[in-house]
Amino acid sequence: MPLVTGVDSSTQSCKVVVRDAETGALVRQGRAPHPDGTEVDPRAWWDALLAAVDAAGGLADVAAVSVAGQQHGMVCLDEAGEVVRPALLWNDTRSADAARDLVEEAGGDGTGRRFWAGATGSVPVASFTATKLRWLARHEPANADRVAAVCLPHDWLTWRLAGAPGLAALRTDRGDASGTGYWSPATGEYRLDLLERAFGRRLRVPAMLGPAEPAGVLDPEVLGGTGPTGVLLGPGTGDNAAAALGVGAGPGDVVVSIGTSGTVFAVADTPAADETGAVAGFADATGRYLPLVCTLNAARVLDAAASLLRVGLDELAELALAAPAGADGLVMVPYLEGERTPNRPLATGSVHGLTLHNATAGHLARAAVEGMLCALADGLDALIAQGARADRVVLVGGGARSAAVRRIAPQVFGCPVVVPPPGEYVADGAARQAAWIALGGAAPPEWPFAETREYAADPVPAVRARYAEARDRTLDRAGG
Ligand SMILES: Nc1ncnc2c1ncn2[C@@H]1O[C@H](COP(=O)(O)OP(=O)(O)O)[C@@H](O)[C@H]1O
Ligand SMILES: O=C(CO)[C@@H](O)[C@H](O)COP(=O)(O)O
Repeated sequence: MPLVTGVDSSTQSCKVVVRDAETGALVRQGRAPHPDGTEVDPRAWWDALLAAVDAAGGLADVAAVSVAGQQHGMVCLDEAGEVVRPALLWNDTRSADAARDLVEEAGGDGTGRRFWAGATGSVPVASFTATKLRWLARHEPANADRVAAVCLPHDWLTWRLAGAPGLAALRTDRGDASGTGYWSPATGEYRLDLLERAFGRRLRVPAMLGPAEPAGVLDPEVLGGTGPTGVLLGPGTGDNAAAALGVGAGPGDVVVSIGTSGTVFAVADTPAADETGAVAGFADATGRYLPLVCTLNAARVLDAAASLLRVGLDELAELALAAPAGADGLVMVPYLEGERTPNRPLATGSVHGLTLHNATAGHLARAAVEGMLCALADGLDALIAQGARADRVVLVGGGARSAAVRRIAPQVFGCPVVVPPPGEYVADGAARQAAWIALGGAAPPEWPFAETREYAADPVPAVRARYAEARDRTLDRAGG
């Protein structure tokens, strides 16, 4: 049985799974942490990838490897292929002004938003690579002058696995390219005119691969000179497109991922172009589309609430579940890292409706879970407004391990929520892509998907109504 490897190089860590290409059975896995922060030297991702591969028993016996990665991050390379400066990540908001300018330069009164949604499927916000290029050109001209090529985290890691064989060998895929701001899912073409508009000149970008087109072969030297030969490299993709492959999202499924980011997405047959900017009109990893809403504040809201209350995550969940729905009027608006949807990069979090009665740890824990979920429920509404069907929500990501999130989610989302067993669904999706590469065929292999557990509850609309009252009443970052 051929084995395949899937990698998830995500914000907080690198996760590696090795699966049987034909049956999808998990054979072994490993992980390694990433550094904190919203700007990271890509070489730290490479070191983590090597450590996670090692922890997963190496690549000596695998037929193919695919890398999925956090989207949007700006990896700039010079003519020699060296990294010019640390990558700015998807959750780095310093390019908010650049995003605003790029939209305004394309026209006022909504013209600019319409232009970008029509040209690239999305209205750029600070997360998008194009805005980071504009920031670099404005704020670090010496670094900008050195840049010869720009690529995304998963493009760079795949290229390193191939032995970094020159800039001409950089490859990407539709799923991740659709988050750059200079590639159109609707036409399948780069918009290098928009890259030039952002950066001031054109740069080399990775060549586009089809969903099952290999990016090359693993260079045996990169694993210490004793690596295997003939291991195929998949095109890889963005982490959300990989998660869609990993959970086998079908018609009527909306996937909600609660990781560092909160994402709400569905696989679609036609491209989206939401000029409000709430829904990003991404592509998926199979040749279709992936309309997606992303928030900057998800699992870390729970981390922060747990740390504030000096409890662990399991105790936080117990506290939240013991408190009443709606937390007796206590609302947390969770914009701890600023926010992307809605586009409020300078916003901060806030707590509203505090009384002597609800000033308890349990109420605050409940408000944190509900606030984080309400922001995602707003995203679900936006996705439905773009034509998605939500028969059920498939909940994944580290935050889905919280019993409180699983039980409160159906009350807030107003539809059944199914939760697959805890797992690494992004890495699994990458492994499924690698299996497609290894086995060939018109579609990824049909792996049996894990039994899901369903959580149903009566919707509690009052929770969302109260959140909607509080949502826009926040302070901006001090000094921002
Ligand atoms: N039992 C739990 N309850 C709540 N959050 C959890 C739990 N287990 C893990 N997490 C959170 O999940 C997050 C990591 O999720 P993950 O999907 O791996 O993120 P990313 O892919 O963005 O790196 C961390 O912030 C972690 O605290
Ligand atoms: O920016 C987006 C999607 O547009 C994020 O979803 C990133 O892709 C990071 O994902 P995680 O590391 O949180 O999984």
